[in-house]
Amino acid sequence: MYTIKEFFSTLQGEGTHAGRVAVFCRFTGCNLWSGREVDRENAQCRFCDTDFVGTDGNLGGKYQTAAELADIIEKEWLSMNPSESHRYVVFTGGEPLLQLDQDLISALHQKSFEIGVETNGTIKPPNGIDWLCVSPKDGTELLCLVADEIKYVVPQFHGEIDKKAIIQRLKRFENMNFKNFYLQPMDGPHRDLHLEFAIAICKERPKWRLSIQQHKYINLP
Ligand SMILES: C[S@@+](CC[C@H](N)C(=O)[O-])C[C@H]1O[C@@H](n2cnc3c(N)ncnc32)[C@H](O)[C@@H]1O
Ligand SMILES: Nc1nc2[nH]cc(C(=O)O)c2c(=O)[nH]1
Ligand code: SF4
Ligand SMILES: [Mg+2]
Repeated sequence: MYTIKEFFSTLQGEGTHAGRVAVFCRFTGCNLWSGREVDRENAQCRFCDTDFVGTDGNLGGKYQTAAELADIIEKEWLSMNPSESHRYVVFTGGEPLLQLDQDLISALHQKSFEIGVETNGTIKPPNGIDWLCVSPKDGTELLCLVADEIKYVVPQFHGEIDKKAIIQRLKRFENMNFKNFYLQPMDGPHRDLHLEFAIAICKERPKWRLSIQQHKYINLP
């Protein structure tokens, strides 16, 4: 069974595929935060910008089979664009690797979808993902050591202005097997400050490129 918060179609706003049309499937639940505000300050991940609790979003619910989910994703794609090609689905959450399995990957591949995944990197991914984005969270154990992109959020709490310490942390990732390296400014009340901070680090460590969450600037979901 799969528990889904919502489906929506939009442009991917982050990372290498920013600007690309995609159907997003957001799974309910995460292993690093309950999603409840009262638990945020003691969670392993405290800066989350997403509501992934429950099943109350567009077409959210509990689904028994991968085929049902694949049908919804295909319908969502066709409602936006009847074209047969360049089909793209992004599984996110919450933490998608708590639920994404081989059945669901096969069902989407059978419908000619490329499959993107956004993960916090603490769970080993199944085979067959076409684009894996790992976004490590400080203080957690990283188990996804190979990925198409790493997207590290900076800073991970407001007021963490020790650039040297952050760069030290980045150096560890630089030696890992990622194809693309991104810094994403932490959104929240101090987003613009964090944007400047991320740009400053990119200037010092040119291996890293800036990923702004462009959907938020153009009012897309
Ligand atoms: C909501 S998470 C869901 C997928 C997965 N749990 C993860 O953390 O990668 C999707 C992406 O948004 C990023 N993100 C979450 N909160 C953010 C914030 N306040 N500012 C910038 N990026 C954020 C995450 O780091 C991740 O790359
Ligand atoms: N447009 C858009 N792009 C995104 N890329 C990653 C997202 C996420 O929440 O995982 C996201 C999202 O929520 N919206
Ligand atoms: S790991 Fe991802 S979904 Fe979970 S709380 Fe952090 S950003 Fe949100
Ligand atoms: Mg988002």
